Amino acid sequence: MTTPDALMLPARPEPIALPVDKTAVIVIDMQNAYASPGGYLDLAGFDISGAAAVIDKIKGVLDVARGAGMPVIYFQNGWDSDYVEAGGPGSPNWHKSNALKTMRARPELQGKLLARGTWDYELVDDLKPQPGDIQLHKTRYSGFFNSQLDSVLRSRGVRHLVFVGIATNVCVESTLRDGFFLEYFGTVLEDATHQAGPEFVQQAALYNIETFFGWVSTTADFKGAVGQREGA
Ligand SMILES: NC(=O)N/C=C\C(=O)O
Repeated sequence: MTTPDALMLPARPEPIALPVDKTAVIVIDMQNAYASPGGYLDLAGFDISGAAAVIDKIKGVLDVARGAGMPVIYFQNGWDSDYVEAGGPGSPNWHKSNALKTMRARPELQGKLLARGTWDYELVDDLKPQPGDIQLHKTRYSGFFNSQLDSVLRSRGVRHLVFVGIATNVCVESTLRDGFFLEYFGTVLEDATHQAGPEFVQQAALYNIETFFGWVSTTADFKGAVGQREGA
């Protein structure tokens, strides 16, 4: 699909046309929980050593996107301070959330992980939203579930989503997949994402996305494509 005001983004499995006025950048969960030493993923035993590089890559993408007038939408994942939104034992989330499991295993952490109002829930210092950016909260892995995302996008005529953030194989992939079912075109900038788990899950998530659900590109290609359009 090409439109006159579209930029052509090099991507796998093929280049994708992004109409600038119909494209938003979705920043998934760049919170201390996922990207800072001492945050939830780190405390739960996941390797977050690649997160610092991802923060830098995202900064560059957001500068370029804002300059082109694309909406920037930040998600924060988590729950209220009493964890009512997390669900109790009747919810699979209670059983599968590694944050909740970590707090049950280490009671001294109770109330500290992914609860609104805590350092863990806050966005990392280097990626604070700018005026005009949109901030949304979510309580499950998919940004489309029980959130305002769909109406925020539809009210702006957005059909194309460019994803950055953590974690590629959990909330990035879940949100991109749900977007696919709602007829959104999803592209991940691979070097602006990081997995929760071993390196092979990053590769598996990217394979799934480029093969079944969307497109995979890079921050350099995104910045180059936006820059080329602006220079045109
Ligand atoms: N933001 C995410 O991808 N989260 C992954 C795991 C979790 O929130 O437990």
